[in-house]
Amino acid sequence: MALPPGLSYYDGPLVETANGGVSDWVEYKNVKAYTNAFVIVDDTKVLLGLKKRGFGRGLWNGFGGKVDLGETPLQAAVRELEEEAGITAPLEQCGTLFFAVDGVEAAFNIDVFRAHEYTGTITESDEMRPQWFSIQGDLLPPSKPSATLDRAPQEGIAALPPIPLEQMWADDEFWLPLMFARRYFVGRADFSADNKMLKWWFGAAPLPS
Ligand SMILES: Nc1ncnc2c1[nH]c(=O)n2[C@H]1C[C@H](O)[C@@H](COP(=O)(O)OP(=O)(O)OP(=O)(O)O)O1
Repeated sequence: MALPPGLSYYDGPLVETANGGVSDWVEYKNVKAYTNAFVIVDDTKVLLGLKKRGFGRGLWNGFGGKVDLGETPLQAAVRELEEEAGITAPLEQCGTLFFAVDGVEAAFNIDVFRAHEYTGTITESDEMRPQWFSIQGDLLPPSKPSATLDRAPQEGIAALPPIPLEQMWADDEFWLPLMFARRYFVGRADFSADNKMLKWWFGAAPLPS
């Protein structure tokens, strides 16, 4: 399967899960490394942060930012989660995303991490306002994901708001369900200068037969 430019180094087994948009990928000159981290508890609730400033202001997202010189992506993800939400978590990489924006020289390579537990007190930072959301409806793992929901959701989950997809990056709906289903995913989405999604492709590790 031919992967989009920017992801072609990936050589693990993949099945396509989504694609669409215009015919050509956006051109870029260089690539910057970012991270994005999610804490998912009991497969039923996820911690998101409302971006309070800068790029993506007003959108809910995982916690993350640039990988600093000399850091591994995992080190950067752990640091950003601590800086932005005040917590530490045993993060594991669960996917890779690639974004290009029309007219912007640098594309974003985002290593995505998740953890199923954390330590510390969730704390609002200058950059992010953290909040729990319930994983509901189409975002729930399918009935036979590699890890199934084999227990009743925790009490109180129903009282949480559902994930606010309408106030998140447009690409998130394509890969959040894969992350919640514990399937490794890769994907690319390109955006116009005013943040409209122009073209996208997503793939995931095949389900065990
Ligand atoms: N389209 C899309 N979908 C999902 N997530 C993202 C995007 N574009 C993005 O940039 N992101 C993610 C990647 C990162 O987790 C954040 C952006 O990080 P941010 O903190 O805004 O970056 P900087 O301010 O440049 O970096 P630091 O100063 O925090 O290191 O959004």
